[in-house]
Formats: sequence, C-alpha cells, structure tokens
Amino acid sequence: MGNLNDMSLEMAAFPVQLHSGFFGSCQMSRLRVMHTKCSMKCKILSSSVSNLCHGSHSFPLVNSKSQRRLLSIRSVITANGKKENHPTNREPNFLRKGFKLRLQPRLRLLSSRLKKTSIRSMLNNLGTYLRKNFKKVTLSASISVVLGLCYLFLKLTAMPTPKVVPYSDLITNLQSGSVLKVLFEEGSRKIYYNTGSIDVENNNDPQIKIAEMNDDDENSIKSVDITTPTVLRKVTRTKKSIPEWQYSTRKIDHDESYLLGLMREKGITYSSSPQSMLMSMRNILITIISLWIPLTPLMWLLYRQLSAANSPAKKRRPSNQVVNFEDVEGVDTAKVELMEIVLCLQGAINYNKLGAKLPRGVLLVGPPGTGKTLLARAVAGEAGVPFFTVSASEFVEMFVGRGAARIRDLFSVARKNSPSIIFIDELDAVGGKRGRSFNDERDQTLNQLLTEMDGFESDVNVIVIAATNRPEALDPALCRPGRFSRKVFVGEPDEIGRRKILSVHLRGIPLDEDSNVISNLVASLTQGFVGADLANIINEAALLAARRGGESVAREDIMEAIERAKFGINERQISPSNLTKEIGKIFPWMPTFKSRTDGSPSLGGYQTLS
Ligand SMILES: Nc1ncnc2c1ncn2[C@@H]1O[C@H](COP(=O)(O)OP(=O)(O)OP(=O)(O)O)[C@@H](O)[C@H]1O
Repeated sequence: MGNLNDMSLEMAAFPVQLHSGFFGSCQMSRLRVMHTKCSMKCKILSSSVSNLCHGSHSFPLVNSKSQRRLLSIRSVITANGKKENHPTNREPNFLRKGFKLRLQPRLRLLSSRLKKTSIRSMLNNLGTYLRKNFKKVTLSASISVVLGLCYLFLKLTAMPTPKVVPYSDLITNLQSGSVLKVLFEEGSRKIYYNTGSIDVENNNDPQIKIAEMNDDDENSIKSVDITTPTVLRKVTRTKKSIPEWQYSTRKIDHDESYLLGLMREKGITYSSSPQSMLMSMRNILITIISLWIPLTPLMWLLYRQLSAANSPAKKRRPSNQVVNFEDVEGVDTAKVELMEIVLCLQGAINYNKLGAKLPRGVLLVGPPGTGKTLLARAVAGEAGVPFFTVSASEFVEMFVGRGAARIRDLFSVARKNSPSIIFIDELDAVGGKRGRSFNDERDQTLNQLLTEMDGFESDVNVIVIAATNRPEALDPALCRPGRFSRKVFVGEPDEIGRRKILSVHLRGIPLDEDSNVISNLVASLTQGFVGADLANIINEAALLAARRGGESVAREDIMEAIERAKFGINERQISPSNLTKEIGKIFPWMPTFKSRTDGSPSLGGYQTLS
C-alpha cells in the first residue's frame, strides 16, 4: 500500500510538468510511446494523470493523507494551468514545483527525523556500534595509524633527488673536466656526481631557479657556476632543496676500467659508499607499501575463505520454527523409522539393555519435494536436541583440505553438544563415488566424512541424517553398516497421503468450503504430485484469491492453481485481452482498468491528456 501511495505521488508529478508545458508536445509523445509499451507503471501513471486532470477525487487505494496530497497537487496543476500564458514564468515555476514536489517532503522527513534524534541517543548509538564492532574498529584504526606513520616517515625523510642523466653525459662532463666529485653506490649500479655548475633551466627544483631569478633578476640565466663565492652563498641559502648529488646515472657493464682511467687522468675525486640507512629504510618501506596495496584485496579474500572454513558450524535449535511429526504427512513408514531414533535419543527406549547400538546414520532417499528435509527437521523438533543442518555443497571448497576441515569442525561441535543431530542435505554433492574425477578436494572431504562417522564412540549420541535424490551415485563406503546403515525411502504419497498433506497445508487458510471436501477434491486430481507440489498449489490458490480481492479461497482458485501446477501459466492467461482483465483483478481500484473491463475504449487514460 505504501509503495502504491509513493508511486501515485511520483506519477502525480507528471501532470504538473505536462500542464505547465515545459516538456511540451515532445513529452506528450514520449508518454504515448510509453503507453504503447504497456507497462504497469504507465497504466498506473496514466490513471493517476487521468484522475488528476479530469478532476476525479477518488484514489481508492491511496490513504487519506496521500489523497490530500494528491488533491493539493491537483490544485497546483490548476494553478499552473492558469499561468500557462506567461512563458517567462515557466522556468522558475517549474523549478519551484519540482522543489515542492520532490525535495520539500524529503526535507520535511529529514528534519522530523533529526528532531526525534537527540545527541544523547546518537552517542548511545555510537557507543553500541563501537562495542559491537570493536574488532573491526580497532583493526581499521590501527591500519590508519600505521599508514599515517608511514606517510609521516616518508614525508620527513624525503630528500631532493638528483637529476637522472644518460651515462654519456657523465663521460662528456668528465672529458670536459667539469665534474668535481663522483660516488659509486655499493651494491647497485648507480653513480652520483657533481659538476661545477647548476643547470638552472633544467633543474627539477623550482626553488633553486626562483632563488637565482629573484636575486639577480637575470631572466636569461641558463646555468650558474657554483664555485663562484656569490652563487655559493645563494646555493647555501637554498641548501635544503639542493640534492647532495646533482646528477645520477647508471653504470655500463665492462666500462669501469675506462671510466676509472678517465677520472684518474682528469684528477677527479671519486669514492664508493653503501646506501645510507635512512634511504635503505625508505626504499624498503616504499617497496612494502607498493607490494601490499595490490595484495591486500587478495589477502582479504583468502582470509575470508579461511575464516569461513574455520568458523564453527551453525547450531540450529528448533526455536521459532518448530516442526514436528504432525507437520509431515503421507510418509508414514519413514516417520515410524525416525520416531524410533527420536525415542532412543530421548532415552525412552533402553536399547542398551539388549546390547543394541543407536544407528549412526540415517539416509533419507526419495524424489525431490517428498519431505526429506521436513522429516529431518521434525526429528530435531521432536527430540528437542541441538540440530546442525548443513548442505553438502557447503563442503565443496576451492582450497584442498578446507572441505575436510569443515567436516571435522562440524562433527566436533556436534560431539560437544551431544546428544545432537547433524543433517546433511543433498549428500551426493560430496558423497559421490571416489576416484571418478580428478577432484581431489571432494575425495578428501568424503574421506573425512567417512572417518568422522567411524570415529563416534558408542556412548556419544550423535546421529547423522542425510538426504539424497540419487542414492545410486553415493560411494558404497558411505552406505555400509556402521555409517548410513539405515536407509529410509521417502516416496511419492498416495491419495490418502496427499489428502493428509493437503490438510496440513490448509490449516491456516480460510476456505469457502469445508477443508475436507477441498482436500479430497485436490487429492483426487493430483496423482503423482509430491508434498512440495501440494504445498505450492495451496499457496498459489491463496495468491489467486488475494489477487481477485477475495476474503477466502474459493474452489475456482484451487482449480486454477492445479491447472497452473499441471500445465504452467499458459497463453490464454497472458493474451492481451486477458492481460487487462488480470491487471484489473490485481488493481481493481484503478478506474482505467475498471473501464476497460467494462468494455470502454479507454487506453490507459492517455487520451485525457491530449
Ligand atoms: N510429506 C509432507 N508433508 C507436508 N509437507 C510436505 C511434505 N513433503 C513436502 N512438503 C512441503 O514441501 C516443502 C519442501 O519439502 P522438502 O524440502 O522437505 O523436500 P525434499 O524432499 O527435502 O526435497 P529435495 O530433495 O529437493 O531437497 C516443505 O517445506 C513442505 O512445505
């Protein structure tokens, strides 16, 4: 209802624009195209437009508050219509109306919410959030602190870098005798050197350039001889921004003897030294950060995968959704077999006295939808013991060994909570015959399951119930006595069974007729249907009844639901002529659909706008 109200309000915005003429005929034609596409929204829109523009005051599915709002919108339209002849007013009007219709209600809502929330409650909420997410908050805070420290360290230790030049430049400078000092870095191929002049134009450091320009006001200056005392003074002033070494280049292999010979010949000072501690730390830090940033998402995924695998199995107690044997019908043999296990678990039958052992596993076999899962839930509900339910596909993991770890984990939790029941649905997902494929992970998981089922002590009351539709695909080792020794076939129900199942599902449904009559009727018409199909028929019938606005489910709804279940939703039901009727059924309050069902030629109300 709320959505419909919202939708009506949205739709109501259209006529405002149409009447005000800002979208003009173009907007109208767009609306007509929308109409031909015949979407539901368009129809609803058109009916609202029709309503608004033709003065209809009835919006049957809209609550009174929204009605008032719609009527106020209508008055806006009328007012706007009067102003149509003043083109200069259009744009501000449009903006104002747009603001009124869209922003104003939202702002009002926001302000009312803000009024309701006090600072104290906000602080309380914050406190609760922090308490709840303590781990997450601590982790993100420490990551932020570490990153901040790293940034600070890099900022503080940042030094101006020498200009990187080709090796040939070094040789040319050596030959011309302009090189003053050379340093070979140990453990790398880097060579640093200083010349007697600073290449001001090409110098990366703007401060040097600025210093030189401002002081001397020599715009044409290209390079400065730093050996001259005045320049040396200026350079000392900007010492912080000057790199220790002006240039750096990379050594060429097998050219060392020539290089050294040249330096000796020119009498140039040269030396070698290891990289400074600070620089090494800086480089290591930069490497780590640049490596970890792309690796972090991968690590996070891996962590999630591993932590999910290690998480203890969800313990599911039959709390709010208690299912018991009364809810499962038409599978009497299976119920008797399972009831015995429940009695053993509850201690009602002293099986130990006769030297009997509780069966470790029960395999429920049968076609889909016959109620295997429901039976297992009923066992847990009746026994009142912890129930661990898991789908076998949850053990299928990407990483070898993770599935086995999950099985180990599940059984250990169940053992700790014994007496308990483990239910493994779709067992064939991991219990298929081994060695048929190269899927080592699946084989390992199955081996672990076999081992766990062997490992029960006789006094540990843990029962494994598994369900499968394909018992023939299971590994024979699973079905040997001592594991799934008890196989219970849960087959399709017969007519009496169907009747009983129907009576279970008809329990809370208001019917036009006696429920026994309906059960008998449906049971006789649904040969071969399983419990899930019958439950679906009842649900569909209830939906159909709701669609036509009925107070209770009629025989026709049930018949239509059976037809749908048997043949699907056929063409007849969705033919264009039927579609309007059907939509009319869903939205009987829509005047457009009413008129269409009455045989009126109305086309969703669009002609009312032209
Ligand atoms: N015997 C039954 N009695 C009552 N309801 C049933 C019965 N069988 C099935 N249903 C209904 O069908 C639904 C689905 O059944 P369920 O999941 O137990 O079938 P299943 O045999 O486990 O199917 P699958 O093999 O596909 O997992 C149940 O939730 C229940 O509403």
